[in-house]
Amino acid sequence: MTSTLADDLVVIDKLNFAHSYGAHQVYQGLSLTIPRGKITAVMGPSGIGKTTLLRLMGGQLKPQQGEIRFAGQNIPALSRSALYEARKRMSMLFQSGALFTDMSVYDNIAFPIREHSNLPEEIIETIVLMKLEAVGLRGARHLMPAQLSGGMARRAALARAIALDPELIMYDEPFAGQDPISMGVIVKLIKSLNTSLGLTSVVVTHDVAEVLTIADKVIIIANKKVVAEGSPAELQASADPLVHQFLAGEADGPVPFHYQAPSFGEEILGVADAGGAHAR
Ligand SMILES: Nc1ncnc2c1ncn2[C@@H]1O[C@H](COP(=O)(O)OP(=O)(O)OP(=O)(O)O)[C@@H](O)[C@H]1O
Repeated sequence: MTSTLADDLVVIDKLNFAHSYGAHQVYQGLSLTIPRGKITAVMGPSGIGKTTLLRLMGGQLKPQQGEIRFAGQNIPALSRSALYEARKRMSMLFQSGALFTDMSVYDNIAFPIREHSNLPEEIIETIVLMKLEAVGLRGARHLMPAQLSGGMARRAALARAIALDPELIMYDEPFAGQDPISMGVIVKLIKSLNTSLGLTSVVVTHDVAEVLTIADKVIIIANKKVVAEGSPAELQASADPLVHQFLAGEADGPVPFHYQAPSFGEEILGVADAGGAHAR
């Protein structure tokens, strides 16, 4: 089914991006859509530009060409004040998105609400407790970040990320460094928050098996653009060897394990044609 504008919260069209003039081109003609109210997983080899994509969507980076429409507004073309307003409707949870170490869990969640509103403290308290309840940490509100386990810290950061009721939440490697139980908890939380808060979620991850259990849509990026997209079932049924390599987590395939090099025999023995093909 082709999606219409109304179904999609984010529409990226023919995007070209390099970090600076003359630098390596990260994207060339990237087009994709993020369906509203759903969970979209973005996968691809390391260094392909997944974090960069989230920064482009958040307006922290500007493409050289192309559009990034968020709820109909072209993010790269917005004025500073319009971008500030648009950003309040999005939230990003980066792996490094640490909590403020000198504030309690409660104050960490209250911080963005105090920054962006004039709400009285009683209302802020209700909101903070609701957000902490949603991630199962209401009882941990008086703790300092140093007293939390890694998994609890990730959940507290998640509570802070939803403090302002965003429409879009972008997760960068949310499962990285988590033990299997915490990972399972975070997978469930992403799903339950998406449903209960009516969020649109984008999850950048290498943890294929985990994300496939909750993703409505999967986008695979390689070679500077989208190379495959569809539901987990559609991609699992795909005959494309590249899709298969990603989903099966195979080290070698259309994306080679070895960086391009002369054959091993040639290099070790100094023999010009010792090993046949290059690049493997
Ligand atoms: N600030 C920057 N300036 C210049 N180049 C950068 C900058 N940030 C990232 N890059 C480069 O842009 C490319 C994309 O990086 P990015 O971090 O978005 O990839 P990624 O797909 O998220 O990687 P990983 O899966 O390993 O986290 C890489 O080649 C990286 O070296």
